[in-house]
Amino acid sequence: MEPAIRAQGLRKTYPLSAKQRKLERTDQRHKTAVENLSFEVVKGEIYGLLGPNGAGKTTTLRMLAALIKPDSGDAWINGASIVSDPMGVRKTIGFLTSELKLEEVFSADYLFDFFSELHHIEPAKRDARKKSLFARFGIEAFAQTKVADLSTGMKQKVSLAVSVAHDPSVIIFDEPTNGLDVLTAKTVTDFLLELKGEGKTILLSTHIFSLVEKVCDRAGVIIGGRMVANGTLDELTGDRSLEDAFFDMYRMTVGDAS
Ligand SMILES: Nc1ncnc2c1ncn2[C@@H]1O[C@H](COP(=O)(O)OP(=O)(O)OP(=O)(O)O)[C@@H](O)[C@H]1O
Repeated sequence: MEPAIRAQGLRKTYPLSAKQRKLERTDQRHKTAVENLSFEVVKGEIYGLLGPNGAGKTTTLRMLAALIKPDSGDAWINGASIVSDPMGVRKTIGFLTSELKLEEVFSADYLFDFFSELHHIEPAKRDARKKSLFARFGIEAFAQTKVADLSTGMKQKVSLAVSVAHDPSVIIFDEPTNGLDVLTAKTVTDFLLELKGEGKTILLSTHIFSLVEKVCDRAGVIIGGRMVANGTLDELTGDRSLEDAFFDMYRMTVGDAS
């Protein structure tokens, strides 16, 4: 069976400005954010990309969501190539990040309709989906409130609802619980498990071990832009905790963490 996500040899470099070269204490004109990254996500599973800050997680997810192009390599989401069919990729995925970027002057109701229209969802289907998602997240009472006037938790719930307005079969989620209070973080993790229950495929990035342990079927450890391990949690950890296994991998890849 074709995996829902297949990444093959992804590579991405960024040009470094003089200021960035100084900050990074390097003479190199380019920073390699992701190097020769390959992995697969099976239909219906939750796969976690686990890595420290700057490991290349966001860059990887942005390539897979067809927001930026790889320098080389390719990836296929439900068979659509991120290089040759980015529109096909965008149709089939929902992309979400905990860095909220909802337009603050609009209401949840307006934003949901706007994104549904972008995805050519018929009004009757849109309204039924909006009703169920707004009920799921307790958004109904705030549906007409400007985003600017919502609490951080409610903003995140609106982001969640809007990002799955088109009922995507693959959901790509960058740092789903970063910066959220414990209650909102729980809403997010519960929702991820619900989506999995509906047969959706989920790829998330995180640096939080407990999130991987709680929701992921398999995970890939990414350090310095490279995949250093990939497998089920048992395969990754053996008889250690995920945290201990990660620090062993970190030590072997870059040396002592402290
Ligand atoms: N636009 C850019 N220009 C230059 N370097 C960049 C750019 N974006 C990211 N980088 C660098 O590429 C590397 C990978 O960054 P990326 O954001 O993908 O990592 P990450 O694992 O998501 O980390 P974080 O959790 O800190 O966001 C980092 O060293 C980062 O500084």
